[in-house]
Amino acid sequence: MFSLNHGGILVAMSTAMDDPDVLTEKKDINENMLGGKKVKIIFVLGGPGSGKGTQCSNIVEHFGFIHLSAGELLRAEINSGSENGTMIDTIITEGKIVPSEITIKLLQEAIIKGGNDKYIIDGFPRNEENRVVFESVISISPEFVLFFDCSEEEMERRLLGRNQGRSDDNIETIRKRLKVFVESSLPVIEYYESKGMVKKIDATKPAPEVFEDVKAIFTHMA
Ligand SMILES: Nc1ncnc2c1ncn2[C@@H]1O[C@H](COP(=O)(O)OP(=O)(O)OP(=O)(O)O)[C@@H](O)[C@H]1O
Ligand SMILES: Nc1ccn([C@@H]2O[C@H](COP(=O)(O)O)[C@@H](O)[C@H]2O)c(=O)n1
Repeated sequence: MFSLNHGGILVAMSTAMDDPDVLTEKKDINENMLGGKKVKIIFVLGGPGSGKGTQCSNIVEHFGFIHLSAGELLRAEINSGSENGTMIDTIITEGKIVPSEITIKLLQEAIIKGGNDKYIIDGFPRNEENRVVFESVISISPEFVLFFDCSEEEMERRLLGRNQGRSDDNIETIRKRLKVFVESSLPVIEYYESKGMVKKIDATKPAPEVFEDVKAIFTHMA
C-alpha cells in the first residue's frame, strides 16, 4: 500500500478534473445509474493465461454480460494508429502496466458505447493505481471480483501454447508478466479480499470444469 505510485494517481486525477470530456463522461455514467439503469460491473482478475478470456466468453454466452478486456482495448488502440500506440506497444512488450488514465479512458468509452447494464471487465484493475483512479474517475464499485487462481507453471504452459500471434506470448515477456502479476496485481486482489468481495475459482482444472464453478456464482447472483 505504501509503495503506491501517488504521483501517477494524482496526475490521472488532475487530468480527469481538467478535461471537460472526461467529466462529462463520468456524469453520464452516474446519471445512468441514478436514472434507474444501474450499471453492474464485475472485475475478472487472475494471472496471465489463467483463463480469464476463455471464461469471459462463456459468461457472455450464458449470462448476457458485455465483455471488456483491458488488454484487448489496449491492443486495439495500438492497431488504430493512435498517437499513444507506440508507447502502449512498448509497455505491453515489456510486460509492464500502461498508465491508468489511458486504460480507464478506453474502458469508459467502451462502457458508454456498450449501452448495456452489465459488464465483465477482464484484466482490470491490474495495480493499485488502476483501482484508485477507476474509483475516483468512474465511481462504480464492482459487484464482486472473480479471481482465477492458477499455478505459475500452468499459466506459463498455456501461454506458450496459445499461438495467437501476441507479441507478449514469448518466454521472456511471460516471465515479466508473471512477476508483475505477483508484485502489482495480487495486492489489488488482496485489497478486495479484505473487503469480502473476492470469489475465487480454482482455474487449474480443465476449462469446462472451471465454467461449472463460474456458472454456480453467476446463477446465484442477485
Ligand atoms: N482451464 C484451462 N485448461 C487448459 N487450457 C486453458 C484453460 N483455460 C484457458 N486455456 C487456454 O489457455 C490459453 C490462455 O487462456 P486465456 O486466453 O483465456 O487466458 P487469459 O487469462 O485471458 O490470458 P491473458 O491475461 O494473457 O490474456 C488459451 O490458449 C486457452 O485456450
Ligand atoms: N489494466 C491493464 C491490462 C492490461 N495491460 C497491458 O496489456 C497486456 C496484456 O493484457 P491481457 O490482459 O490481455 O493479458 C498486459 O501484460 C499489460 O502490459 C495494462 O497495462 N493494464
